[in-house]
Amino acid sequence: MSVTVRVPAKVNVQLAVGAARPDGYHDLANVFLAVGLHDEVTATAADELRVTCAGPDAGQVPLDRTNLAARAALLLAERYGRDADVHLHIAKDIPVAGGMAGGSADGAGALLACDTLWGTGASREELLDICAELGSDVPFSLVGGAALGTGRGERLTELEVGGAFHWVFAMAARGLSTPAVFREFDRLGQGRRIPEPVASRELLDALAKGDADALAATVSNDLQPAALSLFPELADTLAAGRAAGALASLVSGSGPTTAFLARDAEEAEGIAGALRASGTCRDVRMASGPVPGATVV
Ligand SMILES: C[C@](O)(CO)[C@H](O)COP(=O)(O)OP(=O)(O)OC[C@H]1O[C@@H](n2ccc(N)nc2=O)[C@H](O)[C@@H]1O
Ligand SMILES: Nc1ncnc2c1ncn2[C@@H]1O[C@H](COP(=O)(O)OP(=O)(O)OP(=O)(O)O)[C@@H](O)[C@H]1O
Repeated sequence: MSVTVRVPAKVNVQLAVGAARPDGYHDLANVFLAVGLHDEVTATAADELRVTCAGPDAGQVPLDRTNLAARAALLLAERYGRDADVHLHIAKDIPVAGGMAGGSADGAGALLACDTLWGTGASREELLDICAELGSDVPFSLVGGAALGTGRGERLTELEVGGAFHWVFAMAARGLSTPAVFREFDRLGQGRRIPEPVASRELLDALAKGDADALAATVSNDLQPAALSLFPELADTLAAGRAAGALASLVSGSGPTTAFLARDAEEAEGIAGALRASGTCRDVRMASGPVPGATVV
């Protein structure tokens, strides 16, 4: 028997980052939006834990027990006193090390797939606890839609969204390490007072109204200067998207994927074409959001 779970990528429409905490993490006001780029995780009963992966970026995905999907299966099995005897296959469409929570999606997907396959019957709260143990972005991958993440991003408040937002994503030629981007944020902020991260009221209103122009006026990412410092060529991609008429251009999370907000699907097509022609990125994809979180298919 097999269970397949589909899990979306995310874009951070606001990422406010506080000062480094004693544990090395940063407090965030992290407004997540789930968008229609998906990985699928299939769990099948097997003699022992095994991970396989297919897709254009599959070569960059670890297949050992450091894979977030394997870690999710191991944590769930440990809680329920059973073996993690499962084959996890990841059909990968979310860019790897792209700032779109690809690994987190696979962690949440594997957790829900194993829970269903094994008939564990874990509560939503238990699953969210395991997600938070796996990584700061993983709870959102389970929940999807739109949410405000506080703490290190794992404490979620779901948000109302009044309509679909249309995005274009430009994938970069190489990845960026999330810890390296946070370290660069710390380095750039040395000697400066870093304010407490707070969600923008205007931004939450724009989401609630489904108003793309208002959202474009309020999107922000405190990690963008750090991502640009480590990957200066991203400035060319951002400029190409702006020149093509994007309402807003920003780095997605810790990058290096860049995100461009369009007024509608037709304008998104135009921006995608211009970005492809600009030669400033490896690949271009369109996706709208919000979309549901991890779902058994
Ligand atoms: C940049 C974002 O993607 C925005 O959504 C997330 O904050 C990162 O989430 P993630 O990849 O799930 O990150 P984790 O696996 O929890 O942490 C990886 C590393 O990122 C840094 N990190 C992460 C989250 C956070 N609030 N503060 C941090 O400083 C830490 O160095 C940590 O060791
Ligand atoms: N299932 C997985 N898929 C991809 N990478 C994984 C997975 N499990 C572990 N990793 C490791 O995690 C690293 C970061 O990959 P990931 O695709 O999650 O980055 P990201 O999308 O930038 O994350 P985030 O947006 O949550 O910060 C990879 O370089 C890889 O070594």
